Amino acid sequence: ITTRSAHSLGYDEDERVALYVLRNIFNNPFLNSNWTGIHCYMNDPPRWYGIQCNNGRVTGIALEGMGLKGLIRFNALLYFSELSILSFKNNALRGNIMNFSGNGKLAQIDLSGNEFHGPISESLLSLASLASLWLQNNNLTGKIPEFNQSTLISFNVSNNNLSGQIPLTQVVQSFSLDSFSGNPGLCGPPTSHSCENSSTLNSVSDGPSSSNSSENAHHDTGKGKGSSINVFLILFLLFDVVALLAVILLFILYNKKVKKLKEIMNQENRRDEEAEEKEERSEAVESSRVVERGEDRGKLIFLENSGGFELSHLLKASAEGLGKGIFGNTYKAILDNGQALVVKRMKNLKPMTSEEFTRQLQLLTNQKHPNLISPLAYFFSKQEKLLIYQYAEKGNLFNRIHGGRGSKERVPFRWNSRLSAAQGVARALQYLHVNSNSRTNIIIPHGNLKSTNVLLNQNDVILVSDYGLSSLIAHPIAAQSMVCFKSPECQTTRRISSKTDVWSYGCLLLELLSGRVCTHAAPPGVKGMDLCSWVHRAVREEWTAEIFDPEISVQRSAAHRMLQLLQIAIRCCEKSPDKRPELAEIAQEIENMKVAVDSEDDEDVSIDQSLTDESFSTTLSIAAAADDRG
Ligand SMILES: Nc1ncnc2c1ncn2[C@@H]1O[C@H](COP(=O)(O)OP(=O)(O)OP(=O)(O)O)[C@@H](O)[C@H]1O
Repeated sequence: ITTRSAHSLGYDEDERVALYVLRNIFNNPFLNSNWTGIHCYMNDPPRWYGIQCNNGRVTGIALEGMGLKGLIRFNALLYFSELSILSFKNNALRGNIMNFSGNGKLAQIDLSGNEFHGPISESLLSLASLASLWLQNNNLTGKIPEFNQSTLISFNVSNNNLSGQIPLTQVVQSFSLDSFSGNPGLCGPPTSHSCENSSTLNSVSDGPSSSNSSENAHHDTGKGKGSSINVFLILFLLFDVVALLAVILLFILYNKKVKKLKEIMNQENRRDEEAEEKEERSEAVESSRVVERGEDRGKLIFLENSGGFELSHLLKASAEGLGKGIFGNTYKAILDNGQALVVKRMKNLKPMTSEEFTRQLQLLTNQKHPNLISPLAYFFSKQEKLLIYQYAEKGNLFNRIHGGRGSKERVPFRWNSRLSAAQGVARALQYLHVNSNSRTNIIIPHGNLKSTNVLLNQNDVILVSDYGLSSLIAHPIAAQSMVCFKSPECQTTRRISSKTDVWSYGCLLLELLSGRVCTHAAPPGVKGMDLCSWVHRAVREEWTAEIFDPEISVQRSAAHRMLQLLQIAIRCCEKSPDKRPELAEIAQEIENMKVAVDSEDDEDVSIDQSLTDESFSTTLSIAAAADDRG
């Protein structure tokens, strides 16, 4: 097939040949049988395992833990100019780190847990979008290149044989010691080893003292020589002043340039977002036309008693965008009969057959609990994968906590309602962890618990959504976007469990108690904070009264319960998963609190009697002492 005819078919022949070269190197039976035919057509989902595509171009190669062996050639990836995700994590691949100069869009590289050797390729410095670079557990040698891309937020070169000074660039220095550990030859900050070859530095710092000693010597030899030293000193000072002025000037120029660059980047980002939105919209229209014309032979499969709608109704429904999540865009569709549904267009999926997809969804829809919202139906075809849910009329918990603050429209979200939300979520998670599969013993962690995935229906019933979807999503995307992968244990082991959900639940409780946005769960464009670290600091530094959202801290009678819930949240946030409580235990504690709270006056609001640091510390220490005794 020529490059031109491949183009007319909607894929890139050079990329396909480059993938075949990789396949021959790996010589892996599964890939040998799976990587055949065309890897991806224009607008179609990828057909080869581990390959992600967009518009017929390869955008991701993720082959993790497959026992792949072989010598990767230096220029193996040069043809993939659209590549943004590369992961060969945990295989046994050899060779030098590749030349990435042809992969300008690469954002995530994970080559950890292989046998790569030689230096870290300087071509990585040219990757302007590089966000994560994981090279740990290889045999790399030489110096760490001077990374200074501001995009780089995750970096690990631990357990190699790297040596020399760790670059002093702001970006490299922003990573903790863990990112460099296990390289005995590395020196300089953040390690505690000073660099051997600091002799130049010493000689520079020796300068003034040696000039001092010569100055002393000159003092002894008479006045003439003393005045030449004065001239020398004046020249020296003048030189310093000029140098300082030059530095200030450069700094001003640099700042101006950075500001301009930022403006250009913002404009570019806005343009990209608009283009992406436009593309999504036209794609959605085109794909619904294809489905309508019957060219795409998928069908709507009902998992629940749907309320009697058909695919044709859905295609005719008016749609309104609700937002964009990990899987892609989510729409609210209103059928002709007025029924409101939510349609999720699933992208970024793992390559899987219709049967695998169905199996996974069946597993999820078998979970029946009043606080869980499971899909009503799904649509699976070559071109389109949709999940259809009932619409939760009162939106999500994120908007209930943070929406409309400071405006007249804001309806205060009081303590009793917040505790009900905490209770609903705890019940749903407990069900997933304990009851869901008592027959098969399979635990389904939620994996992506955050306030936008907690919904409220017309009657304010809590509905936890998007659970268990980590099994459907391509791993690199999951690792980048799902809440569970932000937990402390996932930073090191990248393994999730029910205790990872407990950590996410702790973050959610802190969001409920503080009214602050949690960074791990913030929707795009919203800034948040690491609430677990923040709350520990608050307790340590005794400005604890500030933890509580003023909307609830004025509720005098609830103070004690708020502290109880805060304690639960702090236990859930423990760094070590083993120290976190089980969800069943948490759910029971919250059940007990709720029984007590329901008998209290919810609207007992009194500013004078609000929580103070003093009352907080006293109650907290009493509660801690009670815990210790228990
Ligand atoms: N069944 C539903 N009823 C009402 N709103 C919903 C429903 N499902 C999702 N939403 C809302 O639609 C928006 C987009 O949802 P989506 O699940 O695509 O992304 P997300 O929840 O923000 O992120 P993620 O994909 O990580 O879960 C969110 O604000 C979410 O709360």
